[in-house]
Amino acid sequence: MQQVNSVKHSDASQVVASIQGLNKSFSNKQALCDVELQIKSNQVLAILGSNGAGKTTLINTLLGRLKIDSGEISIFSSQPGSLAVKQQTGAMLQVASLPETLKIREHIQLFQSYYPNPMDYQKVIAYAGLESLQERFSKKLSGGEKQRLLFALSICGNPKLLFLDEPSVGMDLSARQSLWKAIRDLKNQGTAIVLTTHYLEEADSLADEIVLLKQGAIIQRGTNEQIKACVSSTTIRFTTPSYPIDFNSVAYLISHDVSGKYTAIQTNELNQTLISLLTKYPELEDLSVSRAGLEEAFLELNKDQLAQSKTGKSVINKGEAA
Ligand SMILES: Nc1ncnc2c1ncn2[C@@H]1O[C@H](COP(=O)(O)OP(=O)(O)OP(=O)(O)O)[C@@H](O)[C@H]1O
Repeated sequence: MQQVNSVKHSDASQVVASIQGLNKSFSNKQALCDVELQIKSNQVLAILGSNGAGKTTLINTLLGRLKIDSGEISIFSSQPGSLAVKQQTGAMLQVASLPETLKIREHIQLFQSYYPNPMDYQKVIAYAGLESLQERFSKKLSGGEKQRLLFALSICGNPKLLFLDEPSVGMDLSARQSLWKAIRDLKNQGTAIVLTTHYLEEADSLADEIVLLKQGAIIQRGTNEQIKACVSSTTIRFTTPSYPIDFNSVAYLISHDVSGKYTAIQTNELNQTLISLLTKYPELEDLSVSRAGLEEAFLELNKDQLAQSKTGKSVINKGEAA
């Protein structure tokens, strides 16, 4: 099993939600399998996984929208779905319908009225980048603009816990960057944020902790750097002079790929490979070295889990990250 060190949380962070032994099935399909998790203030927790991994199901159980089969969920020391939790929680979900006869301003004011301590109207508008669209009816919004409105509605209540289920889908680059800035700001003010996304650069940029779900089970957790470090390979790229490289003579080579004069080799012993390569071929040009990114780690960890599950060995890391 690949182990990841404990995630170090800032002193200011506190546990706002605790999930233990959570199981949820639909008919014969186990959507969540023994999930153990803590959600903390001043943190962005990114939940990653392929389609059908269980991300939305997990969020729906935490919102009290789905009944769980077994396990325990405590949010602000209360049950999911209770009034005390709802008043402190915001959610931007994948499936959401809005009354089309309301303007953006009216939607926001209506949502503000649901909460005892709503966020200032201008602040909501600014966070969501809706300054120029306040008098627009929601039926006239583009896909990306609708996403911005849904984000605005999710923060109307000044949430201490905010669920964002694939929030940047359909947003252009500028809207996405504004959303990221808003998420960072809210986190710095103490909000606990749970984010699901298929954009790994989004998780890489925002998350303090990443949890990787596969077939409803947590297969890995840690900081971005810890997750990336699970994949030990490094890629060395270079261009070659006219003579061919004898790859058998390169130490600790995992694989190589040659395309014309461009060569990429993978190693898990960077120094040894570089020494053996440059000793024999000192004339190599355009040499560059790159570590595995979150995308490579995501693919590798998903593959690992599949391979090991075929041998009957579990790679599920139940150790708490905090
Ligand atoms: N209401 C439901 N009835 C039956 N099966 C369901 C239901 N909701 C989810 N599932 C199944 O549970 C599994 C987890 O689904 P879930 O929507 O949580 O995945 P996800 O990780 O959010 O996927 P995606 O990235 O595609 O949004 C899937 O196999 C899905 O088909």
